[in-house]
Amino acid sequence: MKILITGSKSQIGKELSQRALNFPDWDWKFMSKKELDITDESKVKQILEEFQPDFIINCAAYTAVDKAEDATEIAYKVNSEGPKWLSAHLGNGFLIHISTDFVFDGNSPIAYQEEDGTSPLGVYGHSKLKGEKEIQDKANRYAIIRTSWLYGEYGQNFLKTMLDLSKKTNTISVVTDQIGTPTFTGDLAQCLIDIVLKNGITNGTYHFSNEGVASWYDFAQSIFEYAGKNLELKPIKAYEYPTQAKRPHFSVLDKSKIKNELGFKIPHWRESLKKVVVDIS
Ligand SMILES: NC(=O)C1=CN([C@@H]2O[C@H](COP(=O)(O)OP(=O)(O)OC[C@H]3O[C@@H](n4cnc5c(N)ncnc54)[C@H](OP(=O)(O)O)[C@@H]3O)[C@@H](O)[C@H]2O)C=CC1
Ligand SMILES: Cc1cn([C@H]2C[C@H](O)[C@@H](COP(=O)(O)OP(=O)(O)O[C@H]3O[C@@H](C)C(=O)[C@@H](O)[C@H]3O)O2)c(=O)[nH]c1=O
Repeated sequence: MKILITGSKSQIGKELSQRALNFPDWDWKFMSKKELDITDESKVKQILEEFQPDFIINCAAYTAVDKAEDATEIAYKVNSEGPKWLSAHLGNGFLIHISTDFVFDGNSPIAYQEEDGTSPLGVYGHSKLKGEKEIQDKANRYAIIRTSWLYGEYGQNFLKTMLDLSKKTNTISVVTDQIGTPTFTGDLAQCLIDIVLKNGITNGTYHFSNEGVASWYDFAQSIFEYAGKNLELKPIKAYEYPTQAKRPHFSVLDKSKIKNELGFKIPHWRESLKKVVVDIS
């Protein structure tokens, strides 16, 4: 089995590189942005012709939600054009692509299903949605895995930001009116590997996050509880924490489709968070 990981220095790429150790018989190729810029069509074509992967797990993305509002060109290049080149040159290999809850506007009263209408609020979400469409148009075999609020041991994420802030201040304000589900990169990595183990799944879009529902405030509160940090956590509304990009007020994902396809149980977000916080503290 030949597996190419693009954007290998991402949170999820690093998590996959740990899990790759459990599959020493597979031929893993981890490529960072320096080694493979997915916006460079001729390089993508060359690497795919040489390596002939059975699977690509595309972890490369422009993920700076606020900066994307100004850096429109690069956000679209990485999040839309990159997936287009991977799809166009993969032949009969299987593309596993990661997308986001930010393709939704947050107006749904219930958890989002895969076929629900999309309406991103910002450039990041728009560019990721365009990437999904490129894949649907051009890839022969693919799964688009939409996930949300990724955190883990590697890279930068909300967990790390909260722990860093707690070293500098005794009072932290966090929004209560954005509701979603934190997702541990280790659980997502396991889901991606399960897809490879099944030799691919039915072409389409799937939702994956941990189980449960949280606001960013709930997420922060649990982080500090599990880390044994005693500080003042102030609940605020999103308008009191102005950001360049608008974020959905609600982006809980319904995971029935992937659970049926893969037949697995997904841990509750608190269960995974507790383990991660204990591991990194
Ligand atoms: N983070 C989150 O909360 C969520 C993320 N997702 C999606 O999950 C995926 C992985 O996210 P995450 O692990 O957080 O990613 P990170 O932000 O941790 O990493 C993204 C990686 O992509 C690399 N990259 C940027 N541009 C290119 C390029 N042109 N060619 C190749 N590599 C490039 C970056 O390199 P460099 O750092 O050198 O620029 C970086 O290593 C993305 O598709 C993201 O949209 C979905 C939902 C939530
Ligand atoms: C740091 C901080 C953030 N917040 C708020 C701002 C925002 O509404 C929310 C999350 O902030 P962040 O900037 O850490 O996370 P953000 O970049 O919005 O996270 C998103 O990233 C992209 C890539 C995705 O795909 C999404 O699923 C989601 O994970 O928390 C506070 O209320 N207080 C704080 O001290």
